[in-house]
Amino acid sequence: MGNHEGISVYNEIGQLKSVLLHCPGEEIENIVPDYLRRLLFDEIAYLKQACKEHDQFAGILRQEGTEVLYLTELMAEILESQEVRDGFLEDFMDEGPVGTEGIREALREFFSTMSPLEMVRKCIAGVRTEELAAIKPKSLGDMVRNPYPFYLDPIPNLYFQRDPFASIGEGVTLNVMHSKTRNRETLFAKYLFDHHPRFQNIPRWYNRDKSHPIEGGDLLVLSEKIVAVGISERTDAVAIEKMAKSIFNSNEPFDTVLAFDIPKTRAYMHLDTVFTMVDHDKFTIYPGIVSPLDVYSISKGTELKITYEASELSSILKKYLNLPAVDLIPCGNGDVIAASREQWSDGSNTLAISPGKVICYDRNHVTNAALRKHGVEVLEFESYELSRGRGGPRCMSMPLKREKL
Ligand SMILES: NC(=O)NCCC[C@H](N)C(=O)O
Repeated sequence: MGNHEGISVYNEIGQLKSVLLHCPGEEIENIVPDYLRRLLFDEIAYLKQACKEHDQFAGILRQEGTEVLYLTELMAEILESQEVRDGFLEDFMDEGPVGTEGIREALREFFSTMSPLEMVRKCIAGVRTEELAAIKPKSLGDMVRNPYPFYLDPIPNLYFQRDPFASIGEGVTLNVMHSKTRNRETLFAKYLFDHHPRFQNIPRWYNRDKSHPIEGGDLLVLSEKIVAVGISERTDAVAIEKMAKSIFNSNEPFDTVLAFDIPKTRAYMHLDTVFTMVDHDKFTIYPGIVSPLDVYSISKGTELKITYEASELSSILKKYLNLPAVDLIPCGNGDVIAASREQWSDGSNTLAISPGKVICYDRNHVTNAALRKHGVEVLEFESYELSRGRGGPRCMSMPLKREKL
């Protein structure tokens, strides 16, 4: 396997060799106030500025020697095959869902003249009813008046590439998303791992045909043996156990899953919004989740051995990561108001480039200063618009390759 093919992620902080991103596109301009909540946005972002900020993010990654891949370009490569393209469109319309044959016919026609890249971008952007010429009605559904402005909804959360699938070891979880509005995102990941030459025979620790949700923001690969996962608003205990069994039944070295039972609220939607790893023995933490924090260890064995970890977080991390000490760096640097404000704009959601070197939003200046005070190098970029989607640098990136430690 070439040095850039496949998946290899055995930690959160090893030199980041290859990462998958999606730069926000026209889907952001298809967000309207009526559907803001359902589309999981707290405000409507300004696309031009959001793209500028995302390009800054990609620029820092490249500067640090990371190979930056874009989902749209990888998808366009596989849609060069007419068979794959046709299959993708049918699946995409099934899951839209697009219920009537008249509209499906019109959409096939609409996409048929596009290049693969244009088609991928348009699928993500959404298709407004006004964009399709007259529908040749084939059913009652084609005839009744429908005020809803889209035949295919926009998929505005796709720039949070952390969530639809997750790299663990040399495999991935192909996720089931908690919300309907994000579930089609995992169809792109399915096609990527079914058809792209870079990702042949990648083991799947979870599959999107399951029923219980698990999202990538809840998964942290703390070491070659330990995976941390949030029991959160987005990920449930049944999915965690299924994933653990898959990984433990493989040849991967992982032998423990640490499940953190975090508050089920939008602000803390994933574990990585309140807890990320920044160095061998350093973590950011949002103080609001620390006590009480229930943590369960799920250990490999003929039967899963599930234990309630009675001690507090730093002891649990020292125990499972074999560390003499750990440094939990508080979001907001001990200031309760700054912590709450900066957690809301993803102050805890750092992306490590290498041990002790992370990328953060510049707006979280109190937390960034705390990280620096604790010896962490912080690379910053602007976020006036990207953070309106409620995600940070770690949310917007899925590592494909990291150096082992
Ligand atoms: N890992 C993450 O925390 N991802 C952020 C996802 C934000 C998106 N608007 C959502 O609500 O799912």
